[in-house]
Amino acid sequence: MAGMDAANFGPRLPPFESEPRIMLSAYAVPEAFSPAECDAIIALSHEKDLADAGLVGNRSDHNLRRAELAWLDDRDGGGWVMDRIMALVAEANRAHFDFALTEFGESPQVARYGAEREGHFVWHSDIGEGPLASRRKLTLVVQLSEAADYLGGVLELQADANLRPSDRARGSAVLFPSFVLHRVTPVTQGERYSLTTWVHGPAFR
Ligand SMILES: O=C(O)CCC(=O)C(=O)O
Ligand SMILES: [Fe+2]
Repeated sequence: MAGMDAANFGPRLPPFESEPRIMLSAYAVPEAFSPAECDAIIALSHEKDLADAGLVGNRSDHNLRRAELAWLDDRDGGGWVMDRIMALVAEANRAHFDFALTEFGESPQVARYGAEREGHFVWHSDIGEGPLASRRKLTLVVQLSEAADYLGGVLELQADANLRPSDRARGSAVLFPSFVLHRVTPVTQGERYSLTTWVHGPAFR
């Protein structure tokens, strides 16, 4: 049969390097948002009081996560952010992941990690229990703060044997499969804001 190698069981594939489209590693987008847009997203988050992440979903363990959260669906005038996120996800999925994705089932989330209580998030996967968290497939995180405005607060990913820090540049985005382990190291000076969105879909296969 055309394309089949008689000595093997499957079709003959090109070398791995020539097929960079399908990857389980992270995908970085420099300058996904402008500094003015980052400011606008932070301002949106402060239209109402931020919520304490430790209290969300009755999880009160501040040792796991110490941050304050805002959900953009709960703020007026955030529609343009979702439009931009959808375009970013479409491009990343076309260029890199090729996942079956069906919806944005959860609101984009702005998180603030402040030095006053060493804001952080320990190693975790974003896949959890329940109808939404169990269907998370892609996670997108945007750096909203100027890198010089805080110390610590590094978003680290462990997609393979190596631990990789994400780009700290303001406005840069990183997308990764939601099962990939990641953490935010404690902020020891200043404050860091991030924007996180999840994309949902059917089971991996
Ligand atoms: O703030 C970040 O950089 C990551 C946030 C995160 O991992 C999450 O909300 O699940
Ligand atoms: Fe996460």
